[in-house]
Amino acid sequence: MRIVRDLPALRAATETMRRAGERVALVPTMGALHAGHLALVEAARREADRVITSIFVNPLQFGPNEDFSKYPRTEEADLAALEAAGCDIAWLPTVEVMYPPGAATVIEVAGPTEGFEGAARPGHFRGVATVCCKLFSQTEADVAVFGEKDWQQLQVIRRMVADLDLPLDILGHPIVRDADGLALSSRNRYLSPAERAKAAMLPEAMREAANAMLHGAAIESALDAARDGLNAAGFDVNYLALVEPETLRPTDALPARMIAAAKLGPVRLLDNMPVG
Ligand SMILES: Nc1ncnc2c1ncn2[C@@H]1O[C@H](COP(=O)(O)OP(=O)(O)OP(=O)(O)O)[C@@H](O)[C@H]1O
Ligand SMILES: CC(C)(CO)[C@@H](O)C(=O)[O-]
Ligand code: BAL
Repeated sequence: MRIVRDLPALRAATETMRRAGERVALVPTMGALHAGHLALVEAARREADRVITSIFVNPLQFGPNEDFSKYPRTEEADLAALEAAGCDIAWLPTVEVMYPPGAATVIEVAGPTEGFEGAARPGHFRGVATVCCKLFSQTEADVAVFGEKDWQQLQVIRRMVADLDLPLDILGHPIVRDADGLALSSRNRYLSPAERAKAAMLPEAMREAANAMLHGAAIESALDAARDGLNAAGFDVNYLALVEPETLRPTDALPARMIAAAKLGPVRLLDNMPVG
C-alpha cells in the first residue's frame, strides 16, 4: 500500500492506474477506522481494481463548538488496518494540501441538506460536499463508497453528484452493527461502559417503532413512544423522524426511512433503518 500525502504524488499514482485501464474506487473517511470502514474498503475491492482510502479530518465540516481538535486520530493503526484490508493507496492530505491559502470555493447543496443533521450542525454539509467534491476530483475515482450510517450525508452526496454531473458512481453500504445492534462509530469510544451498555436502546426503540407502524400504529404515536422511552432512559433525542429516503422530506407514507440522532453522555449517536 502506498501512503500519499501530496497532490502531485497522488496524481502520479492514479495516472498509472488509469493508463493500465483500471477501475478505481474511493472510500472517504476521517480515520479512527473500525469494522464499518473496513467493510466499505472490502465493498470497494469487489467494485474496482484499485482502492484509494482517504483519511482527512475535515475542519470545514465541524462547527466552532464541535470536536475537530478532539476527533480521534489513530493514524498508525489505521494504516495497518488498511494494508491488511487490501487498500492500494492511503490518501492523507494535510489541511494545507486540501485548503491552500486563498481557497474560496465551497459547494452548497439545498434539498436533502435541510433539517436533521443540517439543522443541528449549520454548515456541516457545506463542508462535507466541498471536501467530497475535491476528493472525487483529486482521485478521479470511478466509484465512491459511503456508509448508510450517515444516511442524510449519502443522499446529499448523491444529489451533488447528479446536479454537478460528476463522472462517478456512488455506492451505499449497509450499516455495520455491534452484536447488540449499536451502529459502529468512531465516536462510540467516548461512551462510558454504562453508556455503552445502554446505547443499543436507540436501534431497539427504532425497530419497535418500525414494527408498530408496520402493524398499523399511527406514525406519530409510534415515533412519540420511541422518543419518550429514550428520553426517559437518559438519552437526549435530537430527532426521530420518518422521511422520504432520498429527499429527507418528512412523510407518513410507507415505505420510508426512519432516521434518528440522540445524545447519550458525550456522544451524539446516529441511526436509521428502512420502514416497509
Ligand atoms: N457502522 C458503520 N457502518 C457502515 N458505514 C459506516 C459505519 N460507520 C461509519 N461508516 C461510514 O464510513 C465513512 C466514514 O465515516 P467516518 O469516518 O465519519 O466514521 P464514523 O465512525 O461515522 O465516525 P463518526 O464518529 O464521525 O460518526 C462514512 O461513509 C460513514 O457513513
Ligand atoms: C465523508 C467524509 C469523509 C467527508 O469528510 C465524512 O463526512 C465522514 O467520515 O462521513
Ligand atoms: N460521519 C460524519 C462525519 C462527522 O461527524 O463530521
